Amino acid sequence: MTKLFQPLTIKDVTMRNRIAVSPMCQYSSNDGMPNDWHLVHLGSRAVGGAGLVVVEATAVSPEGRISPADSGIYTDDHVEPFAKIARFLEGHGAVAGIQLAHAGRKASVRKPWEGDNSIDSDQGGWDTIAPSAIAFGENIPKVPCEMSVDDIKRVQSHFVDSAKRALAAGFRFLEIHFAHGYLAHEFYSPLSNKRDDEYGGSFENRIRFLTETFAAVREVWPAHLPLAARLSVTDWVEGGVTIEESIELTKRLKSAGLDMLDVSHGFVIPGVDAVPWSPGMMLPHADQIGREAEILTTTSWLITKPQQAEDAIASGQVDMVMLAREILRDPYWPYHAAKELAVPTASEILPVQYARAAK
Ligand SMILES: CCCCN1C=C(C(N)=O)CCC1
Repeated sequence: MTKLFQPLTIKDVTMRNRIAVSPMCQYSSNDGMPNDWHLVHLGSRAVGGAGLVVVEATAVSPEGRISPADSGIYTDDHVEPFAKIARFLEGHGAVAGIQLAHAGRKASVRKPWEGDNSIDSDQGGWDTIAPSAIAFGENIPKVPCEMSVDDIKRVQSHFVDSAKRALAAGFRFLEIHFAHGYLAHEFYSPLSNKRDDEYGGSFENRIRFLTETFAAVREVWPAHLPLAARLSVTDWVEGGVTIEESIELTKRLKSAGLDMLDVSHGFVIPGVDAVPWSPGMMLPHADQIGREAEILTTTSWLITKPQQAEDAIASGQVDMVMLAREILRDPYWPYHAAKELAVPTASEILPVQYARAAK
């Protein structure tokens, strides 16, 4: 029996299959607001058969956006526009998810296709914040302001308020962005966190922002709905976060109510040559963390082929795959995968309006 098309139930939420659309920045919002682009971009992938569609990194405050065009849910006015999207996704058989984020020292940059570099304050940019006043470097030379404990508490309250808005908008899967060199990862990694207070130095201190933020969001996100976290489980370099630390952190988060770990990697400093780019490169990490922390896992990273995805699920390496660029290329990947894997109900994946198109 094909495992990729078996439903997955997390708490009270059942996804029709093990295929998720990874949260992927679109840099197409105005003041954080979703629009027709997001409805079509995300809606078409629900129509294409994904079990879970996760809205891109959505900032918990304006200064938490990567670019001025990033998605955001930092006012109550954002709720209804997102509710329209969540309704469409849910109405077409996908679970609606959203990722909450703060970009930290990697904020205030141009869209990738406009340079991906820091925007000065007199060009529409803003002052950035981070655990330490250390710039990311290369195309992001802007030196962030070191956060005070009051700043930390304020940003954590923004995550809580944004989680409440995501709930109000009808999302049923919530992911907190702890990866890719953004704010939480900047606290976690010794490469970016040089603090000497209770938020820096030891492992206990470096994970404090993450565990406090997670606990505060868990408190307002209903216990019957899945709460996930995307974590860079390794920085790939000496002196960065390690898989061993990440297993311990995952155990702590699980004790605090984490339902699924979205395993990712890197991006806290530029110029890391040691990344072992290869198909399914994070599956072994996900397998190890899932088994040692006894937690559901998912991952992205060069998962492109149906049999590859099927093997990842069937072998127990992950419980769900998060497709990224591959499902940008093909919104109907789930349908095409079902055909390739000879799933008997493949033709039912397409919506009724397309029934005559099913082969
Ligand atoms: C290819 C993903 C790794 C780097 N990036 C991560 C992003 C993210 N939102 O996590 C957006 C920019 C690219």
